[in-house]
Amino acid sequence: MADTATGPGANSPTLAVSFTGVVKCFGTVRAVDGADLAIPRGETVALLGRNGAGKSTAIGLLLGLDEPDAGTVRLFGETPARAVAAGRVGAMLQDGRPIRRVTVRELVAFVASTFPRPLPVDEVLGLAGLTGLAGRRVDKLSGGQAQRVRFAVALAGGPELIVLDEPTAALDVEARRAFWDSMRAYAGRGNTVLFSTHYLEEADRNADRIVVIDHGRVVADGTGERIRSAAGGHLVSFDLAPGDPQDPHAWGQLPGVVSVEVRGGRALLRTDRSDATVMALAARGAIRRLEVTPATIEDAFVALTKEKV
Ligand SMILES: Nc1ncnc2c1ncn2[C@@H]1O[C@H](COP(=O)(O)OP(=O)(O)OP(=O)(O)O)[C@@H](O)[C@H]1O
Repeated sequence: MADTATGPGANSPTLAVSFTGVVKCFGTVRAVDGADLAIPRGETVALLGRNGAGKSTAIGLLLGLDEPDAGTVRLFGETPARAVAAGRVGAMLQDGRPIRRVTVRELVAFVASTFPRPLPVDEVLGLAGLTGLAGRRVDKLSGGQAQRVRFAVALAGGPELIVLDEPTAALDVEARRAFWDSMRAYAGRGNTVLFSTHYLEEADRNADRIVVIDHGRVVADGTGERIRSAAGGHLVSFDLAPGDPQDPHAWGQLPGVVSVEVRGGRALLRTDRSDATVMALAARGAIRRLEVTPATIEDAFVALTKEKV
């Protein structure tokens, strides 16, 4: 499904990010296991995966913090090290620690001064929603405010690509919303954003494209809508009658059905043709408390990353 991976070659400057056959092992663990990914400039892409799927490892490779054992990583057609040194890439990683005693403005100004083509400090503060907090000390901020400072630090060098590892972890609803507003303002200027998250609905709402990785491989790649329909666009559920088969395979044969679960006397069919599935159920009289609901991105994610038995 990696539909954009077949576009321009890895060295094309029109691609913000290109992973080709990338492998990274830690001992016997293949943290990234032959990943291919191509992100054109200007896209906002969410990287989803369970704990340990390989997201942070992939981000580390992308930023040049680590070298792949095999394959190629390119940013704007250059090595990560060159792209980072040129200030083309900003990153907000999981373990940023606040610096003591400096103000928000001083910190952003200092970071900006280390890059060849920084954004004006006031512009960075505005983009990150920090204008009103510019004079505050960074070690005296709330968690949500400190997260915005980390975002501002990532923006300070005027990057064309920003990489965010779980940017909204531990933020409350309001702070998450404010963060996404800032991120969209930055993306709206034609920049590229790659972020990892465990908040699937946020990914669906804020990304142009979702990449699901599992066991270090890309297992799905497309718009939220495409991912939902690939994993079964609707859920059809109904109560099983005493004579009905309890074996999920019996229901898996019905038209459109992608996967089946039977639990608590109820069958849940994931289907990509809900009308045909419902007609077939009706023909068998299996319509007790029948419900049809659109699959959520969470349903799709569980279906895509479920351990195969
Ligand atoms: N430095 C390391 N040494 C050994 N194993 C590692 C190292 N870094 C990652 N791993 C292993 O590689 C695999 C992928 O880890 P990674 O941190 O990339 O996953 P993740 O998708 O970011 O997970 P999470 O959502 O929990 O942050 C895991 O099995 C992890 O234990």
